[in-house]
Amino acid sequence: MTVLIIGAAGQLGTELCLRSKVRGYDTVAVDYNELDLTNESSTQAFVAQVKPTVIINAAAYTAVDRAETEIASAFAVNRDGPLYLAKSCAKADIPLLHISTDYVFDGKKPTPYLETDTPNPQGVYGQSKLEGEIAVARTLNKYITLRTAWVFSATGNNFVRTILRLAKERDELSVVADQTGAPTWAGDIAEVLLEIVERIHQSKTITWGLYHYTGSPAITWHAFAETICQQAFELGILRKKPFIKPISSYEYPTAAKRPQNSALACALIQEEFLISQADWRKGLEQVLIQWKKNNEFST
Ligand SMILES: NC(=O)C1=CN([C@@H]2O[C@H](COP(=O)(O)OP(=O)(O)OC[C@H]3O[C@@H](n4cnc5c(N)ncnc54)[C@H](OP(=O)(O)O)[C@@H]3O)[C@@H](O)[C@H]2O)C=CC1
Ligand SMILES: Cc1cn([C@H]2C[C@H](O)[C@@H](COP(=O)(O)OP(=O)(O)O[C@H]3O[C@@H](C)C(=O)[C@@H](O)[C@H]3O)O2)c(=O)[nH]c1=O
Ligand SMILES: [Mg+2]
Repeated sequence: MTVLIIGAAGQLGTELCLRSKVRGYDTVAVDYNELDLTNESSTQAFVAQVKPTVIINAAAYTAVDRAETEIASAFAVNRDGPLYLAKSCAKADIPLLHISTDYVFDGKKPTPYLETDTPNPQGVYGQSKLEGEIAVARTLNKYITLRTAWVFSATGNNFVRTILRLAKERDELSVVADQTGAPTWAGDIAEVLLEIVERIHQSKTITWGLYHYTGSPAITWHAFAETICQQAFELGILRKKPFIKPISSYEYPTAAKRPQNSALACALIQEEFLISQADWRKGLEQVLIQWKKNNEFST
């Protein structure tokens, strides 16, 4: 069983490598330095050389606002890269586990989005990720595309890290309270993907296709910031909690428009794989404890 992890140095990639090795799989982990996904011939050659049992694509262009101007880069990594991987998988007759985002939706639906709901991305990042989903689905039969959202982990840049940095610097923060979604710990996504890998390993029947998976419960970015500061305060990472002012998206202009409600319904993955949503507050606590241990954010 050889698991090939692409984008291994990212938030999800890091958690995947750790857990794949713990589970005893032969794990080949590469990031940008070893393999540029946007190069078709080197991607095809690399897959042919490694001969993996399954590929997990955790690589992506994830800078949502920068994507509005770096359009070609976003599409190269988020659309073309997955296409090249899907072609390689088709040739080798192996499955691809791919990751997508809640930002494929416009956010106008008042209730959680189903896999069958029509996407309508509001920005370049969401559009490029949607086109990546489509490329994979068109090229390959044996694929899982897992849409997730609001990912955080102890490594890399994410909302949790940004809020803690700001909370250290200021007494007052302003955070949008009119965008709802579901934070998801990268460790939980990695577990979900490796559950699917285990099924592949055991040659169990798999219903391939598109699935939603996020942490629970859904909240606003404002409420997420409140929880981050509260937990960090309780763990002694913050000496005092800042005042977090709830604002509207209008008061926080960004290059890319974000969806208003991007909560994802996760019943299908529960039905097909018996996978339940994890409480992201537990994942958050693990991340904060790790940062405390490493003396990050200490002043
Ligand atoms: N972050 C989030 O909030 C969310 C993420 N997702 C999706 O989840 C997946 C994982 O995201 P996350 O772990 O946060 O992403 P990160 O940005 O943390 O990691 C992505 C990794 O991909 C690498 N990469 C970029 N371009 C290439 C390339 N051309 N070839 C090879 N590797 C490349 C990056 O390298 P480098 O840093 O050097 O560019 C980075 O190590 C992605 O598909 C993302 O779209 C979905 C919902 C929310
Ligand atoms: C830092 C900050 C952000 N915000 C707002 C801006 C934005 O609307 C929202 C989230 O901010 P960020 O830019 O950190 O998050 P963003 O980059 O939009 O996060 C997204 O990343 C991509 C990769 C995904 O796939 C999505 O699921 C989602 O996680 O919070 C504030 O209102 N105040 C603040 O101080
Ligand atoms: Mg971001």
